[in-house]
Amino acid sequence: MEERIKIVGINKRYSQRELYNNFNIEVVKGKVTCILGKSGCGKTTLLNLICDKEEFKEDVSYIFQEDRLIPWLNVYKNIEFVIAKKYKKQQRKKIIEKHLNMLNIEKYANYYPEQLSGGIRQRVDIGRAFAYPCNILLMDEPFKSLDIKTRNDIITDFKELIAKEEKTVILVTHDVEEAISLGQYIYIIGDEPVRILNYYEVSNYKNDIGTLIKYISQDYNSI
Ligand SMILES: Nc1ncnc2c1ncn2[C@@H]1O[C@H](COP(=O)(O)OP(=O)(O)OP(=O)(O)O)[C@@H](O)[C@H]1O
Repeated sequence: MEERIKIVGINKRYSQRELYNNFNIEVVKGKVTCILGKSGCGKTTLLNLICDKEEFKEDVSYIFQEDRLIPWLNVYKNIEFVIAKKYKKQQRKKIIEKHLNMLNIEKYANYYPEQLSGGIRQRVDIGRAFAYPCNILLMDEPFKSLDIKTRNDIITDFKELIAKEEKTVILVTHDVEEAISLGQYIYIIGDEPVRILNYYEVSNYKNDIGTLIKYISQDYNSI
């Protein structure tokens, strides 16, 4: 049975603008929900507001558009840094090695961020977010800055990782293709104050992804 997490009562004003007024959204536990909206509609703001909610605060990890690796720490230590208080040294080693392995970056363990390509850095960032013990992962257009090939490779590995670890992922993007290739559930948001314009369960279109792409593109272009 699928279990849902309800996120309720999201409010935000920027002076005269009322961006969110009692906005509610549900996500499915252990699955990837994509929230698709045009640039500037309030996606980053939404993730920040979710992050601030009392019930999620301790249980959330975040992946941003650009990686937030610490330049003076190598890859191994970048991951270790976020889990230092959570696990003892031996346990940390196991967790770090497991995640480096899962993302195929074990050979970069001793490299510093500036020695790595954007794609590898983003993999480290994903590994670090997964290594942190939490159930909810918030992602803000994490693959935006990557070229198509790197992006597709990372998306494939990312999907495997999600299937294994069963984290609840909320990913915001303005990219229709990204939403469809990653999301199991897709919301389209827009307007001001922001509201949900449409909702799709990708599994209902298993044999006809073409139709799903058509519907979502139509919705998106009509915002
Ligand atoms: N601190 C702020 N003060 C005033 N307005 C703000 C502030 N932060 C964001 N905004 C405005 O609120 C709106 C939503 O911003 P937000 O960054 O959440 O959008 P977004 O959908 O994530 O955009 P993008 O896809 O470009 O990252 C934008 O129009 C932005 O200009």
